[in-house]
Amino acid sequence: MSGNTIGKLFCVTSFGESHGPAIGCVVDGCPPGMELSAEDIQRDLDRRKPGTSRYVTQRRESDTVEILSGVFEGKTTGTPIALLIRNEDQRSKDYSKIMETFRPGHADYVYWQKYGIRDYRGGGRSSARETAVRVAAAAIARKWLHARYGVVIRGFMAQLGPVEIPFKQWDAVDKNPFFAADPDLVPTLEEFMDKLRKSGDSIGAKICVVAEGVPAGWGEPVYDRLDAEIAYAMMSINAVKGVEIGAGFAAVVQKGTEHSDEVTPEGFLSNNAGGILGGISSGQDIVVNIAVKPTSSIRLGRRSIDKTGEPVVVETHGRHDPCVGIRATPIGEAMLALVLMDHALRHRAQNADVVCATPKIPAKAGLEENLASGVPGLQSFAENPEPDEA
Ligand SMILES: Cc1cc2nc3c(=O)[nH]c(=O)nc-3n(C[C@H](O)[C@H](O)[C@H](O)COP(=O)(O)O)c2cc1C
Repeated sequence: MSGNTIGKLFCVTSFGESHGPAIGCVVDGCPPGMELSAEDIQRDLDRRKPGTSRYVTQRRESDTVEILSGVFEGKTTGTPIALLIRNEDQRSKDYSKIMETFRPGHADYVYWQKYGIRDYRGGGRSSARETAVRVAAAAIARKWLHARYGVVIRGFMAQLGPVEIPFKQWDAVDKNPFFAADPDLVPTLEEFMDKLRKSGDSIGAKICVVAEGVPAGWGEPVYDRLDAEIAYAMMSINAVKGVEIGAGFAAVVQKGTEHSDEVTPEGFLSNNAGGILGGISSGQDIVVNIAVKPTSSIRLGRRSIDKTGEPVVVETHGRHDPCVGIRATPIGEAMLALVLMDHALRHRAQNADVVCATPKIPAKAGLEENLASGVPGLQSFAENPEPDEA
């Protein structure tokens, strides 16, 4: 295995480079009989595609998906589903300069050391262009998870550089180019990004992704813990440098009385666990935050070396995302969907006959209020039984 496949029962293998003729993937293990059309997948791809605002790369790709196999008369057949997206707007000459040098912060140097050959055009395989096919594959997972279990997976940008973007309302997220859940902050974000673009620099971001409706019991207790596999999947996204589940690093300063989520017959009283206990879903919302680093390809000169080891100053021109986090929200949602789909199938395979006499603790209401508290999933209902309308 050379690391191009994710999942055990719902397996996605991707292929393709940024400036090759196409990118694509094979999705193996989708249950048969689910209605599936290219439109189901296109919706999600359109949320990720480049060139949709002045705050992202101006590369123009329609990201039109073709389903090549695994669907017959509009339904999945249980056989591998091959998805193809043709690259349309490669501009490889922009990259001739980095053929001989290594961009600081990018994958150029390590690909060269590892393989001794690299397709430098547009970053080749290291480009986040590859993430389009993850979003396409995950659209299938999302449809099945929703139809079968009512699972809903959503995300938003929680921070852009120094600007915190507290959660306000889900319906704002798809109405601005940042995936911000607070429409009032959009002008601030625009101003910040306009200044940044002019300066030639780039910036990091934090994305929050949430899965609602996941039943208790998905996951594994040891190496393949649900939280471990979510972290693995999130860290597999280009430029992701950190993953937190629930309280995450805030747990360091919490006391046991603050962190552990008390249980009542009506539901959990808080969600510091982020919906996962012992590597297994608890039935609460799964709350994941990811840290996305600033774009490495910037116009400002940075010291590096060339292929002969001589010092150079690298300036990267061409079309780049000044904040790669801006387009990362649909990708984070996709990776969470792929992991949950895989674990749903694995749980069914082993535990479909398990009968548990204890009633399932109802999933508490109030996710939106918790998110609105500014620390996703952390605020205890007991402390704040009637949160303000945010
Ligand atoms: C949606 C998205 C878009 C990206 N666009 C760019 C880009 O335009 N320029 C760039 O240098 N890096 C971009 N990246 C990040 C690089 O792909 C990534 O930093 C590089 O592969 C090195 O890998 P690493 O950051 O994971 O170590 C993007 C990442 C994502 C998630």
